[in-house]
Amino acid sequence: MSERLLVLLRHGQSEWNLKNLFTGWRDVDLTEQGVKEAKEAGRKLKAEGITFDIAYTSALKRAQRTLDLALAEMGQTGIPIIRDQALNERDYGDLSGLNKDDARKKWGEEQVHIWRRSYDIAPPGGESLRDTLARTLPYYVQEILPNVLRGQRTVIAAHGNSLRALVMVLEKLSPEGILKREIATGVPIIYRLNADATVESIKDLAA
Ligand SMILES: O=C(O)[C@@H](CO)OP(=O)(O)O
Repeated sequence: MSERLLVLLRHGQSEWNLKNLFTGWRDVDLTEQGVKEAKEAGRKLKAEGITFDIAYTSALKRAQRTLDLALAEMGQTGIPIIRDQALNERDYGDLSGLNKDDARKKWGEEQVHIWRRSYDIAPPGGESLRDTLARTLPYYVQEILPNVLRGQRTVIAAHGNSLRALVMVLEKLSPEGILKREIATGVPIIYRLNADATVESIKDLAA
């Protein structure tokens, strides 16, 4: 029986993660630490004996570089890589580029927390998590899942909130449940799926 393997990988630390800025669709690079995390993710996956047939990533370079670095550590640079903006980070709208502490001073702790972690309240000019899910989920169901179900071992390298949207669906979390779920940079989450696309097992490769 072929394996129905799906690995989710959030990009390594980005320059704006380090500077504590809202990032969203801004195309910033990895820090040195982020490069290390991406390579470490590849080493961990290799140590698990995992190989991939296909990879998906966003249109943003922090996720693309994370994928490239991880695949290089695994000796897997030859596999097809599909890039699509459906997997981009949640668009932070007018908050993009602002410092998260400055935003708290300006709008208050509670309002900023609502923008960052509520399910359906969008930051000004940006997307809520529900809006993000409305583009990542159809892409997952139509483009990615059919490949996983026919045995293509798959990795998705993407972002905190675009992956949170997928985790919500995979792990059947409520809007309240997903808000508490933080996805660490550079830590692969390994899912094995049943034939009906439900999750058979989850393994989080946090150190
Ligand atoms: O700035 C962003 O785009 C995201 C991910 O880094 O931040 P947050 O954790 O606030 O959703």
